[in-house]
Amino acid sequence: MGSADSADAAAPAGGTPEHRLPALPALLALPATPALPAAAARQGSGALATDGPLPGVGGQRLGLRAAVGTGGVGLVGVLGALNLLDNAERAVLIVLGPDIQRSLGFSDAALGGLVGLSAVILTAGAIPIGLLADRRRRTAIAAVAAALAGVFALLTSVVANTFQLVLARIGAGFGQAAVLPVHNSLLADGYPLHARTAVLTLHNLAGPVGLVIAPVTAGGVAALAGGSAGWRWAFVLFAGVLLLFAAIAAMLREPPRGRGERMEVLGAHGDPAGVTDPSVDAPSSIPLEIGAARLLKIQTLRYLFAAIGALGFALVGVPTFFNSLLEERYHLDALDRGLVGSVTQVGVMIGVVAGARLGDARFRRDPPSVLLFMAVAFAAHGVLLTVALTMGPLPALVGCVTVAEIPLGMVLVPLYSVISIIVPYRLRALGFAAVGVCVTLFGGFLGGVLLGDVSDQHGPRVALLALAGPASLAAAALTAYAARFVRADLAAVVEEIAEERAETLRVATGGAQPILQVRNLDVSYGPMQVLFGVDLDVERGEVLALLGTNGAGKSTLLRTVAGLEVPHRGVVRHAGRTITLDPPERRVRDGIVLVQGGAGVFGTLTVAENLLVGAHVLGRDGALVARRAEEVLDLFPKLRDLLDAPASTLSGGEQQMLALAKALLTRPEVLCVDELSLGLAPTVVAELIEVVAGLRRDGVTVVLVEQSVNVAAAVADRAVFLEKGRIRFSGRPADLLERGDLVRAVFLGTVGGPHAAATADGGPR
Ligand SMILES: Nc1ncnc2c1ncn2[C@@H]1O[C@H](COP(=O)(O)OP(=O)(O)OP(=O)(O)O)[C@@H](O)[C@H]1O
Repeated sequence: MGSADSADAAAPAGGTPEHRLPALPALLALPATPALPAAAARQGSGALATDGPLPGVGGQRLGLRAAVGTGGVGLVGVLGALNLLDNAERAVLIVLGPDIQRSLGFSDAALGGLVGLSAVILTAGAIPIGLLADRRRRTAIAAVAAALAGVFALLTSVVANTFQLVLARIGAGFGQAAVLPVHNSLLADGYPLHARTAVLTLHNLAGPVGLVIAPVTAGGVAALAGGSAGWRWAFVLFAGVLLLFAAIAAMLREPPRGRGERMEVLGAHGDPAGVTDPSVDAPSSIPLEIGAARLLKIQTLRYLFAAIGALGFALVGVPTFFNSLLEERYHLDALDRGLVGSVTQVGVMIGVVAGARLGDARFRRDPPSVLLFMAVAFAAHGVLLTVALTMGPLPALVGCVTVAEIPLGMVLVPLYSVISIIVPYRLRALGFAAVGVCVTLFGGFLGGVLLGDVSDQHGPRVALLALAGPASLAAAALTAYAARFVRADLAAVVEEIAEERAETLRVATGGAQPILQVRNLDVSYGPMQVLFGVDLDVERGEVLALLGTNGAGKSTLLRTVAGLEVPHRGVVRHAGRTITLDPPERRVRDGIVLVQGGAGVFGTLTVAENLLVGAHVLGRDGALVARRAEEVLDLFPKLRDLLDAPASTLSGGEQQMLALAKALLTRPEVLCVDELSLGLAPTVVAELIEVVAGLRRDGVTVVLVEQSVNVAAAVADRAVFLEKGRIRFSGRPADLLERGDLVRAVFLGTVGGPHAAATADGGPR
């Protein structure tokens, strides 16, 4: 929490102490679960400790009936049915593959390609669907996706040739791609945390159940219908049931996002003061690259994704080469291979049930231990599968592979539970979609290519032996490594929710709403952390100067406010709205504009062209652009004579003016300037100070990084001093001048260096 050390944490001049995060007292005042005061106490004592009450830790396991009762049978029932049907429908292709091949006349290789295509579409579709699901009503997306899967299953039943079949399968794949991101995210929000394992178990069981019942159902229907077109009726059957459940899914109620976590952290209802947090269900517009960057900054997830990617070699490659082995060595046809697949799914089902119980107990007791449990299961899967592959007789081979699937199944529910808790709830669907991408794209694709080659040269058994053990062991090692981060990542979840609620309550009880709020901000470049728990409020109309030692993180702070860096912890708010993961262009539209030090103009473009580029956010209204251009040229009259000159020919001061002019064209609400006066002549600096004073009179909020304490004193209402990524001082610039210990640090050894201008204008040495 507070990054300023207590001696230095002066109340901001423009912002009174009550504008600061009311961390401990406010949190303690919340009517909360017994867990919360302890968490709050730890927060108050500094960084949130990681051995405290964490979401999903402690408490009692709920029986299945009680767990389902907490959120109703409807959600898990309908989503489970859809998952079952999707899996079964996909399996029909394998089970009735020979009939379909005969009917449409295509080869074994084409059938294999079709099955592989489904896996790719399932993954590729999950990302856009996940992004959509983090923004829009997920129950509607689940319903539409199921309807799509149903319609394409129906179309599959009437295809006349292979090309039409491929198109139908692509459509069905997209429909089925919603399961991973949308279903899991809905289930996570639809039930309290202590019921999550149970509902995830039910949902995860539905998949293998679908695979097990597919051969019997599809085979039975095809046999009943008879003739060469019998297989078509199997698709008709699944299409009908899918469409029925799609209609039911459309009637499901959308659960509020993050409800489970908020209930756990904030109290029984997650809404202790009857205050609704407007940001919780506000539509988010987090773009893929920012969402992905945020997810990858969560250490536990980063290693888990790597583990899943490694496992993907086994998960995607093994069934493919196992099928080749069954065909080449044991001469099984497609139907028999489908049946073997169903038998091995029984192992997965046993594993899912056992793993859910064992994993849940471990997570409640000690979260890292669940990752170690998963690591052991991954390793066991690799070893058992390797042993199984050495078996000669078919029954021994199938039996041992089935046993090897048990530990794999054991991982599923604990893995999804951990991901559902650690991924920020606003990104949950994308987080689940990423699981599929890691499995299929990295492991699946690369593994397929590499091992196809091994298989061609040495046969499928050697390929499988080369693949299964190492892939699983790598996954085990990475998962075990992830265990060391899980406590801190869970603590960050608690902290984020508690802060969100404290802020909502603060505003609801009359607290002022600063134009800009930065809370608990941590930013890293790769492994190097640059900002540490920075808290900063900027009041509307305030001019704030950020000072500090070289490399203290001033530019990084401004870049994070402008959306150019993604923090790994903490919040940025603009006028009360959380914008932490908003893209930079949206922030510009909303009035937050950054002038970057030394990078504010395009050197090859003329001054006029630079202004036009700056005006692009104003749209195509030529009259408006002309009016605004006149305004900024009135502010910087020198630029009028230079309109046709390339920006690179301008002096440093003129370039800085052009950069400011570009930014001011948009009439920003918050203007951030990195290095306002660095390297500029005193007369130019004086002009810039005048401009900033004018902006203050117009009510523009200005945050500037400044090297000169004197310039800061001349323009700023408040100075904030950063050192090594922490705020060491916040107060009147004049008071900072009194702080020789801090101010000396800035200028030590820089005389005549890059900060010569600061000293030239009389700044302290
Ligand atoms: N893109 C980047 N990749 C890696 N490290 C970076 C990057 N940008 C900045 N850093 C490092 O982060 C630290 C903080 O840099 P930042 O530019 O935010 O500091 P600053 O306070 O603005 O410093 P200065 O006054 O020297 O500009 C520095 O150690 C810097 O080397």
